[in-house]
Order: sequence, then structure tokens, then C-alpha cells
Amino acid sequence: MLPATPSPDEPLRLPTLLGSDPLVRQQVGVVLFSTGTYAIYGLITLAQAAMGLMPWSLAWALVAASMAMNGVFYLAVRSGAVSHGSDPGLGRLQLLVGVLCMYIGYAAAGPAASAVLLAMASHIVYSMFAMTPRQVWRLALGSLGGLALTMVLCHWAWPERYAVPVQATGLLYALMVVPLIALLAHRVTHMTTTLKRQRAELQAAMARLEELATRDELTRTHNRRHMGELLRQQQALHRRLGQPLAVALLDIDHFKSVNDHHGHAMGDEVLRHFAQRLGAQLRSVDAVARWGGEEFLVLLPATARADALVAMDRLQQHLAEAPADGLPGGLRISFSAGVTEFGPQDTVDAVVERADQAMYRAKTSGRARSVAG
Ligand SMILES: Nc1nc2c(ncn2[C@@H]2O[C@H](COP(=O)(O)OP(=O)(O)OP(=O)(O)O)[C@@H](O)[C@H]2O)c(=O)[nH]1
Repeated sequence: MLPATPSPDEPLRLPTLLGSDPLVRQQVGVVLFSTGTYAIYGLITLAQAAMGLMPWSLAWALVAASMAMNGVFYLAVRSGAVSHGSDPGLGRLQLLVGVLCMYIGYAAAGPAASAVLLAMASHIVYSMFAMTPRQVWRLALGSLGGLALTMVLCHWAWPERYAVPVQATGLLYALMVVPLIALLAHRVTHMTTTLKRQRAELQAAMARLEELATRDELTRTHNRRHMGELLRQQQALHRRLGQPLAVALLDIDHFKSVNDHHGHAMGDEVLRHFAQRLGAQLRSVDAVARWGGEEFLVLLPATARADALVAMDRLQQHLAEAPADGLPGGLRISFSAGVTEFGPQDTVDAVVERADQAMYRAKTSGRARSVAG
């Protein structure tokens, strides 16, 4: 098979770098962004070496190690092997390694160590906004604990370079700033969660409203208002494409006596049952609406009047032959139908009126039949 030629309108993609799976692309994007920030830290580290704050060998070793680490992350995430599972896209591992790198950066920075605290704070801020409140506090407390330990170790290894007063001041500021950041992140996450929940509730409410606006509550078929829209849409298509378009108006026979003998609730059950049988017997492109009390309107696209009559006769036969589940024994449902089709100049009202008159003729000529109009 020939490879698909990208259309000139298609945006330029980087499929090999990011992959084609949307989830993998997004996760690789995170790794690449993080690699970019490591590259900036690397440049700062080299600048520190240039200013004599650390040996060149150490600076290059840090740069090489961080780039190699990002390369490993990239390959693992790009392969798609870690896109799902307990740590999708290795997000948590990247975060943990990032915090550890900050401690190494702190230990390597010597006299400029306190500046690394700023980078650490920004790393924590960046990560926190994608976390749950519990994860936010765990990260805040864990990173502060790790920082305190790093300071103790640095002082133990290089007492002059990492003097207690300077480090203690740095730790006190970190103790103030990191919980504040965590509090902010906590609030933002809470707001985001609330917004997401509200959006889901709103979507559900809109779907329910749409359902209420278009469906008949008792039978779940289209309601009369919505069928009016469908009729107009199909009429426009019929005029444009010239395909036949049939309409049938069905009225359940002697429905009043169902109510009188079995009660109104059973009458409702018969209506539901009838609607369900209609839907099951017709084509999926056909549309059924409850038009009035015990009247249903059926719209049959790409169907001529004669074929619609055949469909109605088949339905009548099906109702006569197959007993109705859940309805009192012996209760047989039949209907009278008026069937017609759109002519080139017909309005929707004229077609429905014609179907109504044909249905009336079906009633007066004995019921349980369909008459063409
Ligand atoms: N249970 C129930 N009955 C309804 C509903 N809407 C209309 N009806 C009843 O349907 C009956 C219709 O009666 P008629 O118009 O006399 O028609 P019919 O008894 O079916 O007689 P024909 O149509 O002439 O065969 C009335 O008793 C209405 O009260 C509904 O939603 N539920």
C-alpha cells in the first residue's frame, strides 16, 4: 500500500520524535519539556564552572548525567511501554529523580547552593499542579525532609563551604515557601477537581435536557416537536436528492377500551410496548414519534408509499402473531394507519394531513389495516 500523502492543509507533525499515539505524544512532550529545563540547568552549571564555583569536570559530569537520564526517559516513554500502568509516562519517577537532581545540584553548587533552592521550588511548583492534594503534601514534606538531610550531609562533608548559619537560613526560607506553594497547589487542585465535576454534571444535565426536549417521556420515541424538525430535514433531503420519502400515521385500535378494562397504567404499558415493537420492526433509518395520545407518526426515508404500506402490513401481522410479553393474556394490539409520501410541492402539514385522512379511512373501513393517501 502506498504511504498516505499528507494534505497541504494538515499541520506539520513530528511523528517520529513524538509518536502517533496521542497519549504517548503527550507523555513524550512532558519528557522533552523537562529535558529543555535540564538543558537550562546544565548551562547554568557550566556558567558556575566558568566562574570558578565548581570544577569543569564536575559540571560536565552533571550535564552528561542529566542528559543521559533524560535520554533514557525519552526512549522508555517513546516506546509506549510505560504509557499505562501504575506510573503512566513515568511521571512520578521523573519527579522523584528531578528532586534528587536538585539535591545533587545543591551539593555541587558550593557557595551558590542557596540559589539552587529557587530552582527546587520552581520544580516543585511545576509538578504540584498536576497532583492530588494528598500527593502535593507528600511531595512538600518529603522534599523538605530531603533538603534538610542534604544540608546535614553537605555540612558533614564540607563544613567550611556549607556553614550552619547560611544553610539554616536557606532551610528556614524553604520551610516557609514550600508549604505556601503546597497550599496554593492544594487550592488550585481542589478548584480544578470541582470544575471538572461541575463540567461533568453540566454535560449530564444538558444531555438530560436534550432528551427531555426531543423524546416522549412515556414511550422514549421522538416527541412531536422533534419529529417536526426531522420531517423538515428529511423533506429538504428529499427535494435535493429526489429520493422518495414516506410517512405513516398509526392509531392504536380501541385503545379506550384497554384503559377502561385494564386501567390507565396498563394503557401506558400498551403504549410503551407498541412503541418498542414499532422500533424493533422498522429500519434503523426510520424514525418513530408519539404524535398524540395513542397516535404514532413514522417517517420512512428512501421509501415509496407502496413499500411503506408493505412495511405497515408486516408490522400489523407481527403484532397479530406474536403475543405481547407482559400484557394481559388475550390482549392483542392492532392499529389503523394512513400511509402517504411526499410529492414535489408538498408541505409537511399537507403530507401529515393526508396521512391523517387516510388513517381515518382505515378506521371507518374496519380498523387493523393501512390505507394509502
Ligand atoms: N393510558 C393512556 N391513555 C391515553 C393516553 N393518551 C390518550 N389516552 C387515551 O386513549 C384513548 C383514545 O380513545 P379514542 O380516541 O376513543 O380511540 P380508540 O378507543 O383507540 O378508538 P379508535 O381509535 O376509534 O379505534 C382515550 O381514552 C384517551 O384517554 C396516555 O398517555 N396513556
